[in-house]
Amino acid sequence: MIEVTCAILLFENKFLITQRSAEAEHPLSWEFPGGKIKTGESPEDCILREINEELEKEIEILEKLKSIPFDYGFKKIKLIPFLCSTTSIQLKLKEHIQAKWIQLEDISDFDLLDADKKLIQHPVNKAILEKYSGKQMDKTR
Ligand SMILES: Nc1nc2c([nH]c(=O)n2[C@H]2C[C@H](O)[C@@H](COP(=O)(O)OP(=O)(O)OP(=O)(O)O)O2)c(=O)[nH]1
Repeated sequence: MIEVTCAILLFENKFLITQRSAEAEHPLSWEFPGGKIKTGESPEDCILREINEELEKEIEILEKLKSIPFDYGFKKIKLIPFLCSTTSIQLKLKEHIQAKWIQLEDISDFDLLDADKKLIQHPVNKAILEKYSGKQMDKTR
């Protein structure tokens, strides 16, 4: 089981999603930025390091969300999500090909990785995300 952290990064009621490159595993899928935990690293250190490496951003952890085990068939991961805040929308794309700040209600417009879909649908995570965004996740329009 591969342990992977990801950041659900919040700025003014919008969340950041990033698109994986055409050469990456799961090419062109959207995800919450993050990456694999290194040996001896805490999940918290991992997410701060990954966001710095991938987006050249400093972030603050607000809450650890419920972890999600997911089996892609060819590999199993444990996705460890953190709700995080930041003080600006600025970022540099070091690995991803695109980033978007989106409303929670629009997330179904994107081809999100399956583990991430499960993560945002987890009732505990869903309630926390809806509380922070002030919006319902399911589209009513
Ligand atoms: N970063 C990230 N990976 C995710 C998410 N959801 C999900 O299933 N994954 C999967 C995709 C990858 O198989 C794995 C993470 O791999 P990665 O390539 O992003 O990790 P990394 O940055 O440490 O990369 P590397 O050292 O292998 O180059 O977890 C997510 O929201 N964010």
